[in-house]
Amino acid sequence: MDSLQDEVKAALRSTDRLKLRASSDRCGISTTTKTSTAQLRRNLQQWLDDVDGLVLPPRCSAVILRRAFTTVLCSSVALVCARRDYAVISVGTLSTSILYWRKPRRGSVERQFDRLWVLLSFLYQGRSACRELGAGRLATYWALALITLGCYARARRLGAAGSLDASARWHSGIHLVGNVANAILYADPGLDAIDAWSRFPFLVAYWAVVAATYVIVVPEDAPAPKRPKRAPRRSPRLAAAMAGLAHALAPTARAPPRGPTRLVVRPRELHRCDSYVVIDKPPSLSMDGVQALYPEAKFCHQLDAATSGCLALALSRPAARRAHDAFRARNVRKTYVAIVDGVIDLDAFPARDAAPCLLEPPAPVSLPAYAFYEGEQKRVRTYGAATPPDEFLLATPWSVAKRNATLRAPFDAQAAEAAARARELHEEQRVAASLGIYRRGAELVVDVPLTDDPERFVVGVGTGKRAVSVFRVFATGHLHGKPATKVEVDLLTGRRHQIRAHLKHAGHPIFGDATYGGSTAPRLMLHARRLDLVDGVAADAGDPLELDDNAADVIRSGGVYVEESWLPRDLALALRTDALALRELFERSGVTNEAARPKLFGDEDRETLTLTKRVGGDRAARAELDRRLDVLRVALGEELGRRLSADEQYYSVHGPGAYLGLHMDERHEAFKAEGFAETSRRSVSWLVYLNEKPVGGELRSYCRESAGACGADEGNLQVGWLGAEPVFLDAYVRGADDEALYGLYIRDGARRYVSEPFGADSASWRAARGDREDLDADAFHGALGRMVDAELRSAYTSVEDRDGSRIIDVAPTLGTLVLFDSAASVHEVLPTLEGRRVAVAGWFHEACREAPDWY
Ligand SMILES: O=C(O)CCC(=O)C(=O)O
Ligand SMILES: [Fe+2]
Repeated sequence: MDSLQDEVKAALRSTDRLKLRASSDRCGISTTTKTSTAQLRRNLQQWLDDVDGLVLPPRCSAVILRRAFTTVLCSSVALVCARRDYAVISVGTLSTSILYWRKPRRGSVERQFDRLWVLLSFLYQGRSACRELGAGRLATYWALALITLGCYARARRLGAAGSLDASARWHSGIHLVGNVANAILYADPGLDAIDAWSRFPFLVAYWAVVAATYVIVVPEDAPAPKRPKRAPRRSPRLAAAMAGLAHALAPTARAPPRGPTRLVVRPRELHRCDSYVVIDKPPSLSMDGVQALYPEAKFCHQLDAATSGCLALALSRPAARRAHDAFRARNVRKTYVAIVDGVIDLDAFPARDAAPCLLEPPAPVSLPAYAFYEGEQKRVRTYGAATPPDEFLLATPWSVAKRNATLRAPFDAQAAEAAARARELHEEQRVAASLGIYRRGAELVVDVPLTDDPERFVVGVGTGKRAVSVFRVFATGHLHGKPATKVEVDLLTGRRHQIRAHLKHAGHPIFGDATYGGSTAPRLMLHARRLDLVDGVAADAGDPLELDDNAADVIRSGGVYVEESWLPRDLALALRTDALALRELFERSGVTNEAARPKLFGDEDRETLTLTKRVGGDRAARAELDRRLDVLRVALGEELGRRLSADEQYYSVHGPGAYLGLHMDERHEAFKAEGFAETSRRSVSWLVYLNEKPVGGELRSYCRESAGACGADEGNLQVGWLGAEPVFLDAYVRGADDEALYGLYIRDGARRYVSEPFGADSASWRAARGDREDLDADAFHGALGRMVDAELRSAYTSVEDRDGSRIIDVAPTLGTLVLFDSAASVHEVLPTLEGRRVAVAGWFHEACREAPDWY
């Protein structure tokens, strides 16, 4: 079967421009329609030169480094054990390997040098082995040495054939087997150079480090644990050293192939027959990687390295031809799923039939004030009239109310807002129409040509090739705390990057798609779910992309759960009207629950009104809100395993410029001033926003990815992080005289304490906090950090530390619900820019930890 190199060579021999272009595509060389034939040839020749000489591509560096590491250890141990000759050989061999890697051109001086060194050291070792080893050991040594040579020969052959991943695997075999052979030589008890006293530690140390290399450095190809309880046991120094070495080794002459490639992954086969195999390509397996795994197969089509899912390979030339013909004739059906930024609002796009007339905007339709008045009457009738104003409203027809300016003012305002929104929507639709984006039933059609440039594909109306994608909204929710939509995609044409570019064009780039401005995600959230090829070949790769729309999961892991339109519009508006009507009862309010820091009340502070049964106003609307909150509280409590009660609720109004500084909603009782200790504490913070128009005033939260459940553990509150592990403060560690001491711990299956127990009066705690009796947040957390065991201290950060956190901003739009853990989330409210920012918010409480019996 032809390798990719043979295909490139054939393309170079021919004068067919299309062939040259196709080969360039397959080699991952970016081209444009303007790239000349000569340039195509030059690029391909360059590729061939590089690949011909390239034995170890940089993407294989991780695996080889792991193996090469044994060589480094081997030489250090030899040095420690006074075998300087072997130490020199080991170091020399490693640098040879590195040279070989960096200057892989055939016939280069470096290569000759490599060969010479390896040959000489091999002869030296062989000679030593013959002199120093007994018969049995000598035979084993030579057997392993020959296997090492075999690995080398095989790595070379595979490298030359273009199977670079496989070549790298065999190369790592050189290090592995070669070092075992060396171990047999070094560990011979008959060696004079090793004193009797050093022999034993030498052996133990050697095997310990070799074993540790394979245990500590978790193999990259090992299946990742579902939810790692803690970060892999990789010493940070080791990781840093390896990363540094990998960086130093990366070839400088040629950019590494796009996207990381892992060795090993043998993809799931979804379909196999005599003519085709359809695989479920994992994300990050490049086309090169697939080719190495299926050297005889021909690609029927391409997937970007970062895209996962159905990829069809033809097992014979006629089958490949049939598939290509079918693709060209658009007889192939490809369905993708993707998760995109933001919530796709189909109404923001014009219906296809309506599109042409949108060029000249007709007058937008909006509701008159009386419609809102009647809507309000209907609402009161539904919820029941609880107050005199409600009864008055029911008894007063619009024909009377419209004559009273004060009465009709709020309804006029609503009508004006609705008209503004209608105009805005119309404008959005008009813009979308000119961008070639239409709604067709429940589908969004993007019919915009794509022009390619060397870096990325840009849409260009009137230029490029026609490209049509059809998107269906599957689900809306959140991903990493950000609003997200899951879409299903049908491709009517198959241009490169079509889905990614079209979604970006529609204003909803794909999560994880840095090239097209998508939000960060661990992978590109694009998956080729289904493929209906020719000859009845069909495959379904399932759907691995999930929105994280489970509120309990988001709260538990320290995120911010956001649900737009949680509250129906009319109820949200009723609450807004209620809050504004109760304005005289509001009071200035800055950050609460801070024991020592002075509250900074000023003109720019927000105003709040604590809602109790005694507060008048629109009780019916608030009762309806409570009913919905109760349903939420019970469901959340069950999923979180917390017994939640509804204890606090308030309205807040922020005028222009008002903001709320950075704070936590709940802190450990050890930090609270006298009198703050209660029987219950804030557990889940909830907010519902009541702003129809944009007002600024985003809620900004600083979140960390948490490996375990955060916030609290067995009633002990979280006070910090050790990497991704929440750290809890236990205030009831039993001292020798039954006194309650403090202790910091992480949850590692069982509790693992990461500090010595310390008492309020212990010398260590006094030393950590200095002379101060009342500590502010920074001093308290600083002192706590100093109590963490010395070797872990550098990895500790306070729960209130924002470094390394992810920022999540939530716009306070009408009806949006926000939930987060009160003890784990650091947040602030940005200044309101215009109008009034109105919210109703509160906390679900849970009981504080009770003192133990012995206390
Ligand atoms: O109004 C908001 O968005 C947040 C309010 C808040 O953080 C609080 O009251 O603790
Ligand atoms: Fe807060």
